[in-house]
Amino acid sequence: MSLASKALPALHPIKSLPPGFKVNGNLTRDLMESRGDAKLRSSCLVGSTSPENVADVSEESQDDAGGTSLFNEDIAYSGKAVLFEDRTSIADEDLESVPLPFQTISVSSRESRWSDTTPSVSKKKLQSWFQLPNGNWELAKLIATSGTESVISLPDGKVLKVKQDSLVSANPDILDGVDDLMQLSYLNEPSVLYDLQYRYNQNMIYTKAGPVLVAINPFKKVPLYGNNYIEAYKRKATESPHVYAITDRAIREMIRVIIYIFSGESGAGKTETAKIAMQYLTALGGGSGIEYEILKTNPILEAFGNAKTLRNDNSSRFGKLIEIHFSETGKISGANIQTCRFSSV
Ligand SMILES: Nc1ncnc2c1ncn2[C@@H]1O[C@H](COP(=O)(O)OP(=O)(O)OP(=O)(O)O)[C@@H](O)[C@H]1O
Repeated sequence: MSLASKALPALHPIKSLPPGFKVNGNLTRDLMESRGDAKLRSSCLVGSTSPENVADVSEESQDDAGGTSLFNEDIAYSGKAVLFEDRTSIADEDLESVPLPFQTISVSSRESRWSDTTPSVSKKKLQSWFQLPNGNWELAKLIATSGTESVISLPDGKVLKVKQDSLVSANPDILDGVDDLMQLSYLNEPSVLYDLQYRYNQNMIYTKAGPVLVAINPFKKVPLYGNNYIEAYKRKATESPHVYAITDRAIREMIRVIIYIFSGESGAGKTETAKIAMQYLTALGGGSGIEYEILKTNPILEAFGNAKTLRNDNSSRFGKLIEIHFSETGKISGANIQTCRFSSV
């Protein structure tokens, strides 16, 4: 199935890192070089210091004598392909019960889902990512493998014979929509794109990549901001990845200096994300009134320094280094904003 068309099951965060957890590749490079859905290319990284006609593959159906190798029970975390159980699509579930981005999943539900992975070979199929000539990734089902070649079936029913090394490991369904990319057993381009898209389709535009926050520009209003959310993150009522969460952690742990680095291509959402972080900082450290003055500098600076470009209607034409000073009691006492010009357009 393609990244764009995969049905959306409800979110199933995982309990903990699976045994044999490993990381392959370079996230930043993968994200930057990714070629998935166009919207997924608009990602902003924030850091702070602080299936049809597919034959079921079962052990019984494989024939060693015929040169077809078998996939063993441990392959999910150790091999090229993974075993998975049939997933329930969102269409099969009660839409009302789909969790909001804000909700957390109880440990018991996570555990029962986790224990569902108990081997049941007859129910399992094999799948890997396969990149089509047009760059799209498809979740291919493995029918057979022999030597360096595999026979795969694509969601549109096509059956192809491909080189085994052209297949990219897919993660088990249990890892669908994890809120930290580091939890993926296989950290590769299609798996990262799939996770980000899975979450994005449920308005969860923020995903952690270890200490880094990945923000997908929604290009629309998403119900993730405002006083209720600020309050919830202040009270630690949710652990969903968010600029508020990373800001909250930074401000509580600092508490001397917080440095945010917003990186991403033009139009990725750096400026907006920085403003959201400032909104949280001012909500936490407000009281003197100066916080409103700091926030009001944004439209003034943008009026002088932003311009419409092909990529962004409100593109910053200068860089900003914003210092917000806090008193010992944790209240905002002042700010200093330095601007610098970009050397190239
Ligand atoms: N969190 C968000 N929610 C809704 N819309 C957003 C969000 N982030 C960005 N956008 C939309 O994307 C547009 C571009 O974002 P922004 O100006 O922050 O990009 P940028 O990375 O700073 O670009 P540049 O480098 O060109 O200045 C915004 O004007 C806004 O319409």
